[in-house]
Amino acid sequence: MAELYPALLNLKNKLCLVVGGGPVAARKAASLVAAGARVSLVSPALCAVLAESVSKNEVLHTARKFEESDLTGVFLVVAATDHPEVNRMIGEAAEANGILANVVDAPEASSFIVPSVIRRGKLLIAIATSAQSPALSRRLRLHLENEIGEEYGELVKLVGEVRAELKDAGTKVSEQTWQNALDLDELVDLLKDRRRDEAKSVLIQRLISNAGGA
Ligand SMILES: C[C@@]1(CC(=O)O)c2cc3[nH]c(cc4nc(cc5[nH]c(cc(n2)[C@H]1CCC(=O)O)[C@@](C)(CC(=O)O)[C@@H]5CCC(=O)O)C(CC(=O)O)=C4CCC(=O)O)c(CCC(=O)O)c3CC(=O)O
Ligand SMILES: NC(=O)C1=CN([C@@H]2O[C@H](COP(=O)(O)OP(=O)(O)OC[C@H]3O[C@@H](n4cnc5c(N)ncnc54)[C@H](O)[C@@H]3O)[C@@H](O)[C@H]2O)C=CC1
Repeated sequence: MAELYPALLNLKNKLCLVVGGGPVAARKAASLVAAGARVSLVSPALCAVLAESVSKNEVLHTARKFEESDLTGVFLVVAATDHPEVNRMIGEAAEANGILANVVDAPEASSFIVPSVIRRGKLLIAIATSAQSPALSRRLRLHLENEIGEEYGELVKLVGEVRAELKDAGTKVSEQTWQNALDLDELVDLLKDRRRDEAKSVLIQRLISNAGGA
């Protein structure tokens, strides 16, 4: 099988459909809501978590079985019923209509799969096993969560700020200078100690003194 192509989708205000009302549908619906999508969900029954999302108007619920017309106007669909043949049929109908589809029990019938995710502010780390072992993706996420603390979110903010300031000042920084200046251990330790100003000046100093050079 060819490699999967990693991409981060901008789902703001996009219509996304979840089919099914169990815990798996609930997990996928929650991440779609968090991404700013308009989420509709079709299922005869709802688990408690989904019932709450519906009562909060985060998810628009239609209480019946899936019908093909539910795909009209949809950007992305998650097929998460407990009927493999229904899920597969949704995947095929989506494919025929150019709609992105995640079929939760059939990676080979999906146009995308969902990774385990670690977020620290604007930093996003996605972990996947190309569908070999979701349990391993989860385990690796838990392992990496211990290594990557909240200060990494601060780090992204700080470096983004410095990058924008240098850009505004018209200062060009080479790829190699960036790599040499980004001493993760040092910057992360400073941020952990809440010495943000120091971290910022250390970084700027390195970028400017090496600007243009190695
Ligand atoms: C292909 C994929 C499609 C997709 O859903 O996008 C898929 C498919 C399937 N999952 C199954 C089972 C489980 N899934 C989980 C958990 C997660 N599954 C997620 C993603 C993916 N699951 C995609 C591949 C990602 C990759 O490449 O690794 C995560 C990462 C993200 C998320 O869902 O949000 C989330 C962890 C989030 C976190 O905590 O970090 C657990 C573990 C648990 O819940 O503890 C189990 C039980 C243990 C096990 O089986 O490993 C089954 C068998 C169903 C059955 O037996 O009936 C299938 C079907 C099949 O494999 O054929
Ligand atoms: N990708 C993943 O991460 C995982 C996938 N799975 C797979 O996901 C499937 C769903 O898991 P759960 O949420 O635990 O199942 P569940 O059995 O709790 O929920 C299934 C839901 O689908 C609804 N449903 C059934 N037929 C329908 C139809 N024709 N149209 C609309 N909705 C319909 C039911 O009313 C129910 O709400 C499992 O069968 C399993 O194979 C399981 C674990 C993880």
